[in-house]
Parts: sequence; structure tokens; C-alpha cells
Amino acid sequence: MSNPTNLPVWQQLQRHFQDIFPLQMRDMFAQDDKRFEKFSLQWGDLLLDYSKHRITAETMSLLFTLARETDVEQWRERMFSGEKINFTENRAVLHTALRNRSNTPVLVDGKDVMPDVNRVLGQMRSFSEQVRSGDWKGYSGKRITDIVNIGIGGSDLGPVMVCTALKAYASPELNAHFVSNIDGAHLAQVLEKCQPDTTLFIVASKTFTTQETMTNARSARTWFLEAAGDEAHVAKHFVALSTNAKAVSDFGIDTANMFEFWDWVGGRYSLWSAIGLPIAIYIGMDNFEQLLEGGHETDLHFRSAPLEQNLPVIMAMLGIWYNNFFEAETHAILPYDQGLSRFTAYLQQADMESNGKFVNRAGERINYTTGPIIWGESGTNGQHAFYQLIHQGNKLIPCDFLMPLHSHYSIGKNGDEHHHILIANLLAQTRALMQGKSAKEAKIELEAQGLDHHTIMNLLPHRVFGGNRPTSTMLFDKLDPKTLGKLIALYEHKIFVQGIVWNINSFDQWGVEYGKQIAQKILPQLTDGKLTCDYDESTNKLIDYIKSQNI
Ligand SMILES: O=P(O)(O)OC[C@H]1O[C@H](O)[C@H](O)[C@@H](O)[C@@H]1O
Repeated sequence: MSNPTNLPVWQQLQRHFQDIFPLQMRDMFAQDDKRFEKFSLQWGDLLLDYSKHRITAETMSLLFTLARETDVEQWRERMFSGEKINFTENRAVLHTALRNRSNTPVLVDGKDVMPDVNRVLGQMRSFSEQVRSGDWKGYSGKRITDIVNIGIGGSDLGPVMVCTALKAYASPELNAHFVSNIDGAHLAQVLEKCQPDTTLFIVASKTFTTQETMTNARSARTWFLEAAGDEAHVAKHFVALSTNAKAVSDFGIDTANMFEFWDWVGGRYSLWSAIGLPIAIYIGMDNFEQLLEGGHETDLHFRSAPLEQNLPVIMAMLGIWYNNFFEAETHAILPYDQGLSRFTAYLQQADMESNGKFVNRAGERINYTTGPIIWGESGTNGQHAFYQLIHQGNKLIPCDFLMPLHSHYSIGKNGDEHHHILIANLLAQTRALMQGKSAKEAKIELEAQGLDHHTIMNLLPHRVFGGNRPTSTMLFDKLDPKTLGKLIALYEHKIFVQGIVWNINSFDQWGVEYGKQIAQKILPQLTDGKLTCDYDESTNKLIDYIKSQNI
């Protein structure tokens, strides 16, 4: 266990970076007609083109050496085999067991977890089928028409993202809603759309102590009981997804209506667990299992493919190249698919909560950068908003472009007009970012418009594109459950590999706790009628100002 910066290959990469930095991708393409062949990888229907990166064969070879020398392969085995690699919480990291469709034993403390995993999957199947078929009745005898997932962070983002992505597979008889924010507007606006006797609330919380979720759940319960009257009806309308049976029962939900998961499932990796229940209800258990299957296929690929042909490893090492050598601070994820409109938000938690760390596994401060800032928006919306900065700003922003070859929706001229426009736009963006436009090229274009010399010379600097901006393009056939499962797991493992190389613990999130503690202290002070003196001058005065406004 040592910092990557101590390895000779890190110094080699630093030297190599000096050689690569001045090179232009457009020249590398011009000089090598096999560049795409060399730097692309097909895995099933998934194609990753990473030729539009500022790399040579030597770059990749050094990066793979870095991965080997930081023991990525050994750590990968430790994760898959249930070792407690989340040592600050003394937990295994086994979201891969949740989607272990080959059902091979996975041991935690000498006990195979697969029977429990399969038991809960069986429970999810039975329950989701009852809700979907209408056999599960609300207190007035009507079927459930609306499900409301109440959860936040990992107990929200995964289900929202997947339900949004796979809407084409959803039951037309069910609406899925998600309430996460403690801002009462979120719950109130969802409740406006629901009827108490046909609504099922799914209270999703790993710990079952999260303030936002518990408050939203209590308010939903009050709203429900105002109509239903009898506490006995709660059992038909509230279920819990949690690891904490006691807290579930204290809340008033019968543990018979609880879908269990375990401490070895990290919140941000939990959509594969009982946290996926809203997904199973919305798109059906068979489709949920296809999602698991996709995740499992990625696991098999990640676990067995040599690093050089290993998609998550390639994605991770390219990220490290820009993050640590080019000092790129951010990474944009740009899915060209409306269904993936929440994909980037989902990955923000997966990546930034995992790798936003400033001490290494030994608890020492590190002097190299770790997790990138993940951001983005679905195409083509992003193009009309922030791509200007990616094209002509002075920050380097590596981007992932993702796109299905086929849409679920046939619309416009010939049924494929929209999708063809989408495809053309993605290709145009990655081409433009790589190629740029030189002053000479821009000048020829301006001259062709018949402009006078003075105007051309004034405009010219603004019409030049530096290019050389790196992008990955990931194409897949269609956004179906299995493919989505593959994509999510690819990013999960990319994040894992980066955490290993950076020598950090990617599986805890202590940073989130600090603000929560302060919020608990401030809450009663908002209404205590006293002047505040516990904090800094700014916080004290803000609290007192808010108090003075009769909140
Ligand atoms: O599922 P819960 O226990 O309610 O936790 C919800 C979220 O809470 C915290 O903010 C953690 O940082 C997240 O990782 C977690 O997903």
C-alpha cells in the first residue's frame, strides 16, 4: 500500500506527459490510419472509441503498468471475494454479489450471502408481481396506481435514474414518483398527484435514520391516515427497504413489509439490492433481473479481461491521465439519450462520494488530486448551454459521449429523423472537439463569406478552435435493461479502479456527516427565541436574521 506517486512509473508518466502535451490529436490521426483500430474496443454490442484522446501506445502501456503496480488486480479480487476492503467501516463491498447471476458462493465472515440475496429477490418478485397485477389492493379494495419512493442519495438516485431510463418498459397502469428533498414542496407536489387509497409508499433508507427520509415518510403517513383513518391500513400502503429492522418496526412498518439488504451494500451501489424495488414494480421483475444480468456481465468482464482490454480499467486510467497529469479538474458525462437524463446525477454520487478523499488508506494527507468533479447534461441540451466552454474555454474537460444506435421511439420523418439528428450531433461534437479549427481554416471560411479584410482579422481570433479536447464515445445498440446494467457497472468499476490507484478508501463517506451534525444542532435554535453565539459571526448573524423574519 503506497501512494502511486512513489512508483517509478509515475515519474515515467510525468516525463511522458511532457512529450505528449504539445502533440495535436489531429496530427496523430493524420499520421496513423490505424488509430481507431488501436484505441477502440468492442465488447458485445458496446463499442468504446477512445482514439480521440491525447495518448499514444506508450501512454496506455504506462497507464496499464501503473494499474498493475498499484495492485488493481489483487484489490479487484479482494472486493469480489468479500474481503472487508471498506476498512474504516469494517465492511465488505459486495454490490457485485447482488447481481451474481451465476449464483456462485460469496462469503462474508465465512457465510455465503447468496441464499439471502436470492431470498430477497424472491420476495421482490412476489411483491412486485402482486402490485403490477392488481392483486395487491389498497384499503378501499382498489389496485395501486401510484408508487412513491421516499429516499435520498443512494436510496433515491439509482431508482430514479433507472426508472427514467427504462420508461419504455414501464407498466402503463403505474406511475412512479420519487420524493427525496426535505423541502416540503417535493412531497407536497407528489401528493397532489396521488390518491391515498391507490398509493403505495416505499420508504427507502439503508440506515432508516436519515432525517430527510424519515421526515418525508412521517408526513406521508400523516397525509395517508387523514384519509384512511385506521392505522391498520398502513400495512397495505407502506413498505420499507432497509438494513435496519428495528428502526423500521419503530417507525410503524411491519417487518413483514420490509425488504432487507445488508451492511456490505454501499448506499451509492444499492440500486441492485432491495433499493431496486420501485424499479422492479415499475418495469417488472424480469426486466429488473435483466438489469442485474447486465451488471453481472460487466463484473465477469472486469474480473477476467486483461487490463489492456478491460473497459472499466481503460476508462479509469484515461481519467487518471487527465486528472493527475493534465490537471483537469472535471469530467463531463454527456449521454445522447433522453432516458439517461439522470445518469450524470447518479454518477455524481457514485464517483464524487467515493473518490472525494484527501487522505490515503494509511490516513496520511496526499499531495495529488483524487476524484474529479463529475458533471454534464443529456445531449443535445448541453450543446446549447455549456459546450461553448468545452470548445473554447481555457479549461481542459475530458468528456464521455454515450449513445444508443436505436431509439425506443419512432417519431418524425421516416420514424428515425430525430435519432439521426441526435447521432449526427454527437459525431459532430466529438469531431469538432478533437479537430479544432486553425486560424488558416477559419480565415478561408470567413473569406468565403465575402467579408472585408479588416472584419476578417477582427473576427478571426474568435473563430479559431484550439481542438485537441479529449472525448470517449461509447455506443450501444439500445437502452434496454441489460445494457443499462452494463453501463452502470462499467462506471462503478471505473471508480473502483481509480480509488485503488489513488490509494484511498472509495467506500466510506465521512465528509457527508459533518454538515448533518451541525444541522441537527441548528434546527432547535431556529425557534428558541435567543440570540445565537455558538458559531462564527456569519452563521450567528444569518441564524438571527432568519429568526427575526418570523419563519
Ligand atoms: O439510505 P440512507 O441510509 O437513508 O442514506 C442515504 C444517503 O445518506 C448519506 O447522505 C450518504 O452519504 C449517502 O451515501 C446515502 O446514500
